[in-house]
Amino acid sequence: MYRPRVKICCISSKEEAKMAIKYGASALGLVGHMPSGPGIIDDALIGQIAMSVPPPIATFLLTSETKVDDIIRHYKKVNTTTIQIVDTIDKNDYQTLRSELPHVKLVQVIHVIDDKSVKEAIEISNYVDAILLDSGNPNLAIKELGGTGRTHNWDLSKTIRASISIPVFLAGGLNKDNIKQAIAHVEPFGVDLCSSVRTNGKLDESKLRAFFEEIG
Ligand SMILES: O=C(O)c1ccccc1N[C@@H]1O[C@H](COP(=O)(O)O)[C@@H](O)[C@H]1O
Repeated sequence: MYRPRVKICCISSKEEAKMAIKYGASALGLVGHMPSGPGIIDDALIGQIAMSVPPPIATFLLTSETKVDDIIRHYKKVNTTTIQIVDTIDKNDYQTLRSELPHVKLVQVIHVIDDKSVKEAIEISNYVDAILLDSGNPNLAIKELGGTGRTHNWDLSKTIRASISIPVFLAGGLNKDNIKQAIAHVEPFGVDLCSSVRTNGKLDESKLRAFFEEIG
């Protein structure tokens, strides 16, 4: 089995960043203000952690902003390599982000719910550098935009991965017990996880080690 890239999300300190890199993470997720979720930290800390991370490790700012000016403002406080947009934005705004932040990679989250998610992913793949397939429900009164610890319908994720030509990250409830099955089924470019490698909100070295041992 091939080994996809691994993104460890919800990094909350420079020490956690170092630990995730030591075990083999290619990318780190830094969660900005969200309506819900376990991984939120403040922007000043995101900036400090991002600055401490050496190349070629990527740093992803997770932003829930939906207006292009607010996304740019958020980004400029933290200076990550990548912006992970976790909510829906206007299609025209991708072009604005490209011209205002030409050196920054754009990743759009698609919450995999039903066939409409497939259509949405295919369309948005024309505007961004990668698609990240996660569990969640942006239609709830308090939006659930990720960090759920739940898996979703991997058949839909597999269809999306096979239908688009840009890299696809798979997220949502991935852990050492289901990761091999997830990779074999969806064949993503990368996998992304938060809850399963934490204990009481902190990155747990033994869980992280066990995950990387399993993935190989
Ligand atoms: O973790 C959060 O707080 C969060 C909040 C809002 C959007 C995304 C969030 N995290 C992302 O969710 C995926 C999946 O998490 P899990 O493994 O199911 O717990 C995680 O990789 C982050 O990218």
